[in-house]
Amino acid sequence: MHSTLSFSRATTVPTTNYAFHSQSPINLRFCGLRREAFGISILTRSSSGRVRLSTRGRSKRISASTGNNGTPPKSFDYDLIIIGAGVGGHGAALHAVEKGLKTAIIEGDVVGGTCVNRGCVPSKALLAVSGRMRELQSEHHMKALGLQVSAAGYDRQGVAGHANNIASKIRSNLTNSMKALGVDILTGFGTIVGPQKVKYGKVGFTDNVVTAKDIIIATGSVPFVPKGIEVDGKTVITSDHALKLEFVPDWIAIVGSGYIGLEFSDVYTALGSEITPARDGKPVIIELTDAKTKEHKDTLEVDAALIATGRAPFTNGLGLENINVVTQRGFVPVDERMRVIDANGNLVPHLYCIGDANGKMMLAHAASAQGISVVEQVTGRDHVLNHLSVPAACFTHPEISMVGLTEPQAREKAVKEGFEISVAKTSFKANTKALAENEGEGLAKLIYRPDNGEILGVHIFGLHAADLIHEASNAIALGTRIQDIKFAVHAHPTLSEVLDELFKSAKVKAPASTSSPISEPVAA
Ligand SMILES: Cc1cc2nc3c(=O)[nH]c(=O)nc-3n(C[C@H](O)[C@H](O)[C@H](O)COP(=O)(O)OP(=O)(O)OC[C@H]3O[C@@H](n4cnc5c(N)ncnc54)[C@H](O)[C@@H]3O)c2cc1C
Ligand SMILES: NC(=O)c1ccc[n+]([C@@H]2O[C@H](COP(=O)([O-])OP(=O)(O)OC[C@H]3O[C@@H](n4cnc5c(N)ncnc54)[C@H](O)[C@@H]3O)[C@@H](O)[C@H]2O)c1
Repeated sequence: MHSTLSFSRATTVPTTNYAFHSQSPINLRFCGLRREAFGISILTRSSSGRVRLSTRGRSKRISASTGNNGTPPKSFDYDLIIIGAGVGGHGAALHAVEKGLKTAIIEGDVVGGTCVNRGCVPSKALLAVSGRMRELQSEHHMKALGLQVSAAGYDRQGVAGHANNIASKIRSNLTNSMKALGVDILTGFGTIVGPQKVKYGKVGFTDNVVTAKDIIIATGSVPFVPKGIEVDGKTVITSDHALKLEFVPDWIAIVGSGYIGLEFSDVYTALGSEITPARDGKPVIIELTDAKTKEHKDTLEVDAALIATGRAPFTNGLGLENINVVTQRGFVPVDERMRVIDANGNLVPHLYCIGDANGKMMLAHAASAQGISVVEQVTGRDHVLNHLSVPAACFTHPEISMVGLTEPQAREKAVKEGFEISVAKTSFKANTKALAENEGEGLAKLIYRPDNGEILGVHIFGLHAADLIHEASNAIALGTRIQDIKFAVHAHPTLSEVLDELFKSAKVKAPASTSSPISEPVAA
């Protein structure tokens, strides 16, 4: 039986062998991941169609209001109730307990949410396998290291089991950590029934009502499937199905070349799939249409299609209408402190939304950091998370990581605010550790202000880029300037010297600060 997919948007299909090409910056940009920063493009059939799931700009002035959605309770069962026990909810819960808050977390499915059960954790387990397969299959690479491997193979069930086991293990770690700290885990679907009041329970059965001084919505997201595509879980799948690795199709089309598209093309190509072009007579037919002209471009016939076209917030049934909150394309509107904004533009007292459900930055660590930021606020310390200091990484081979602005974004900001920017680049080619690993392909790029040494953005493409980015993200978070960080000492030989060289190569006019935390204070 044929499933027919029709796309009104251009389909972005990573090519066989997952080719990256250096060329001039292009306009393919997706949530958090910025390929144009490197001038890297993914070969596409058409690059004109794209979807951005992001929060909208809000210019309305925000003021606190009590609203008229019922009477707030006079005393509370909890200091804090979190709806959703994903990584965002978990991070908030642990920090709340540390701050002495009586905390409950409501979970309608399994603890760990997307990241642990259907996201970061199982996908990174699959990518760990694909990385090794890729290495073992590369005769050239093995030869360069003087190694001989007769044949690299894998057992599909074994690989799937590895991903599943690690998800179960981390799920129980998360559950145990919350239980051990005294977080009440309340099982059932949570709905806000009024200010500071939530009911939870199995849908259609008796509801329990609990109250809290503050409530955090952390209900996450689900795969977004464009209209006209029917997901059957077998031939047309989302990441939820793909992570189970129930089969490795010979020919698969991956629709969308964002994080999921890239990471799964790495997995499937390493495990032997062909990622388009497809042969004839296959069960899934994909019509490729130019997003602008609607002109038919091509027809693909493949064994399977992975729909990786973004994620939609999961906010249905949350009862937001009971507190006069209207979602925007499903996302809960929040201000920079994650405080929920009602339909009139006023803040809903004591209500916050973190993680994928607010759409600010759909990453696990961003969800958790937002949760921690909210707990800081409700326990008396004002805190605004600087999202420009939150790193992001795509765990392909090689990895891609980034923090802060892209070069085009930095240039736009520079024009608006009237300052100059400079760009420095270093390569992995001269790095001893990278060469020892025979992994010299890679580069790092720094976008900065030459006048005061402010780091505006760092982008890395190469071995362990996801780990290397943290020196830059910590520097941005702490406000450390290049003229100071360039004196920090890095162990030799390590990949971290790529960043050392990057900072040292920047030409900053401002002198190093005399109170730099990196230098020993000199007695007067
Ligand atoms: C394939 C894949 C790979 C990914 N890899 C990475 C990665 O490597 N790094 C990274 O940073 N991010 C990654 N992400 C993104 C990451 O998973 C999400 O950003 C993160 O899970 C968001 O956390 P959250 O707490 O907001 O929501 P979720 O993790 O989605 O958790 C929400 C929880 O709320 C529960 N819930 C929802 N509604 C209710 C309700 N009304 N009542 C009770 N419970 C409710 C859900 O059951 C769920 O458990 C990946 C995502 C996918 C799909
Ligand atoms: N390593 C990580 O941190 C990681 C890994 C996986 C997922 N995630 C998170 O999960 C979220 C979802 O990932 P994703 O890759 O699905 O989304 P994404 O937003 O990163 O990419 C979706 C891509 O699909 C394209 N697209 C949308 N509709 C299309 C259509 N009809 N035809 C062709 N292309 C279309 C978009 O242009 C975009 O490039 C991301 O926002 C990311 O934050 C993170």
